[in-house]
Amino acid sequence: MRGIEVKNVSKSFKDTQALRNVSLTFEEGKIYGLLGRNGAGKSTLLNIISNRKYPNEGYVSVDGVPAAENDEALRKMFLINEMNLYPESMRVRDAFKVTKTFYPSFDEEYALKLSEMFELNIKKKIKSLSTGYQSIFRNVLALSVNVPYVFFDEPVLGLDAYHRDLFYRLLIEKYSEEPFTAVISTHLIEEVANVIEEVIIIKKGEILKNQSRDSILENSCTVSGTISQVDAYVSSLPAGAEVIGSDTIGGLKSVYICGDTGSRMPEGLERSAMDLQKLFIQLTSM
Ligand SMILES: Nc1ncnc2c1ncn2[C@@H]1O[C@H](COP(=O)(O)OP(=O)(O)OP(=O)(O)O)[C@@H](O)[C@H]1O
Repeated sequence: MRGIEVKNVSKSFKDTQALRNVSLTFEEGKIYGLLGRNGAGKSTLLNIISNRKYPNEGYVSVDGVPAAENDEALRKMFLINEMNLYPESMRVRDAFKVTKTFYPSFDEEYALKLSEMFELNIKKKIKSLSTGYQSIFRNVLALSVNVPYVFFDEPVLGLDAYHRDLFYRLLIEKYSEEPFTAVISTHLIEEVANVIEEVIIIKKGEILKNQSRDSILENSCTVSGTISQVDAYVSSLPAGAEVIGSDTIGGLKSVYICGDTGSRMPEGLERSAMDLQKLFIQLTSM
């Protein structure tokens, strides 16, 4: 089987259960958004996938091979996150060379080109880079490494709007030239909504949604009207529709619905599309 399979993974830290029986598949050549509130378990999941942390239960396999026991499987993956794997006194230019020794597919020339585009000073020591440039450094590595599975944990942390836009553009350009699996864990959902194809929403260590962005959005809506009209509509919804939240302002009410509401829309009620950020907030609010 191609792709990364996460099977029944659980992880606890003392009295905190960070992941509960998580099962997921990351298919080849797709861009995933891993979305969850602070402390939801995103980083723990990515660290377990890339073998930097060990699960209490469950396993991860890469293209059918258990990742934990196999260097070849591990080298098909690259994770960028705040854990800096390079000696802090190392210069950016030297870090590129070191990466090349671990990942022969790393394209140094491309990394140098990206450094110029981001104005990353390759002569600087990694520890002397600003927060934003630490992220840029990691993104340059991840975009140049050319392995099948790349995990970006908060890739735009500290980046200004120009650099965030540049990062997303380069990611899409790279992906269009040669598709790879990119998993982006982020809080900035509005920005990433147009980049990702698949959405994974994690809440308190459990997977709430794992679906394509388009099908999630097609199957969710907002319905607004007077409180009594909306309440009557909600009580007549078919079993496949789930109200995931509501807002009331004055005498008006909006409900947020996932699933099939059927085609009936009573007069006086307004139905509109829900965006990914709104859906995320409603699903993860409690
Ligand atoms: N080394 C650790 N020791 C103790 N608890 C930990 C450790 N690492 C993670 N946790 C806990 O596990 C839970 C999940 O943390 P994790 O960092 O995976 O969340 P996250 O979704 O990446 O959060 P954020 O978006 O805030 O970075 C949290 O409650 C966190 O406090």
